[in-house]
Order: sequence, then structure tokens, then C-alpha cells
Amino acid sequence: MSFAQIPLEAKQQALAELSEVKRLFAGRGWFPGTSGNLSIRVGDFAPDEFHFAITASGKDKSLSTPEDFLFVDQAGKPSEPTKLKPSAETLIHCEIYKQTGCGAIFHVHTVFNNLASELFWERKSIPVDGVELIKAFNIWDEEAHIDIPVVSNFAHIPSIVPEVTERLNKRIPGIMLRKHGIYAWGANAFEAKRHLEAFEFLFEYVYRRELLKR
Ligand SMILES: CSCCC(=O)C(=O)COP(=O)(O)O
Ligand SMILES: [Zn+2]
Repeated sequence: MSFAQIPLEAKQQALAELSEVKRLFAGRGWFPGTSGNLSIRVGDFAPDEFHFAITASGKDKSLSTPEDFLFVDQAGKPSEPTKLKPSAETLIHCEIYKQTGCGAIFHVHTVFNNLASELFWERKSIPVDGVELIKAFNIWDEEAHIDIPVVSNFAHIPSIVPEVTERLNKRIPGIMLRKHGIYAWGANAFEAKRHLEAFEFLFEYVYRRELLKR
């Protein structure tokens, strides 16, 4: 589906949803120092052609301006002429959409997600055992165990992508970049938000629990 074929109402709805999620997360202090990025896909999905709205790079995400978002394609290139620059991490969004066909991806940097990634870096995944909020990922097993993948962080974003491809686990709707931040996704903005909130709860839980054990 080309960008022009996507109904205007769908594009406007994606922008309105992104704006609302951005406002809400900013209120939680989840975009320190201009960090973080958000995207919502619009129109039909095919691995070789899709479009999504994403936050512009380097903006103060606690402010609301007419230049907060732009649309890009599956290669991370603007879908229409614009002077705005997409998030520096757009290629990670592109890869997650390609691998999962999801509808929204939210990325935040928090102290607890950074601490948890470093604490478990040697095992390359953050283990969580039997915590009720695992059910937010639609995993309903009694005393479920999950491992949240942690991948290397590089200043050169394209170098991060192959490890995301390799480690992404479709059962777990998130991937953690070491000492950087979590990418959480879902079928739509509601689900991606639920997943992100659950990850953040679990990161704080595992970190604090580890301290209690020592
Ligand atoms: C100042 S945070 C460093 C970049 C980053 O990790 C991030 O999430 C924000 O980058 P963007 O280009 O999306 O503003
Ligand atoms: Zn980031």
C-alpha cells in the first residue's frame, strides 16, 4: 500500500495517539534529556512496504509542537517531503515492524531499565520469575518464567540492527539495549503501552529483588 493510498483519517488518528502517549510518558519523566522515541504504523502491512508515524529526532519530548512527528517508510525514509528528521533510531523501529508486523513501538530510557540491563548483561537476558505482571504479555502459565533479551548498544545505530534481528523473541514483546533503553511493541498503541508499563515494573522489581538478595 503506497503512502498516498492510506486514508487521511488513519494518519490523523496515529498522530493524535502518538501525541497523547508522548504527553503521558513525558509526565512520568520517561523522556529525560530528549531521549526516547515513539511510532505507530498506518495502513496495511507488507514486509517490503509499510509506513509509520515517528517522533522527530532530538526534540524536547515534553513539549507539544506542530513539528513533533513525521511519516517514514519501511526503509526509514520520509514518506512525503518534510524538513523534519526522523528519530536517529528509526532503523530499529523498521526492523521490529518487519519482524513482527506490529502496530506500535515505544522506546524509553529509564534508570531501572538501564540498571537491569547492566546487572544481567553477562547472561544477555533479564530473567523474571513468577511475577503476576508477566500476564500483561499474554503469558498465563502458572509461575511463568521469561527472559527479556538484552542486546549490545552501539553509537552507530545500523550496527545494532543485526543483533535485534537475531535476538527478537516473538513471545516477548520487547528488547532491551544495554545501558540504553527498552523497545516495547504491540498490535496497537494500547497494547504497546501496556507492554512498556509491564516491562518497567518488572525491571524495577528484578533490580530491587537482586539488591535484597545481596
Ligand atoms: C539524548 S538520548 C540519545 C539518543 C537516543 O537514545 C534516543 O532515544 C533519542 O533519539 P531521537 O533521535 O529519537 O530523538
Ligand atoms: Zn534511545
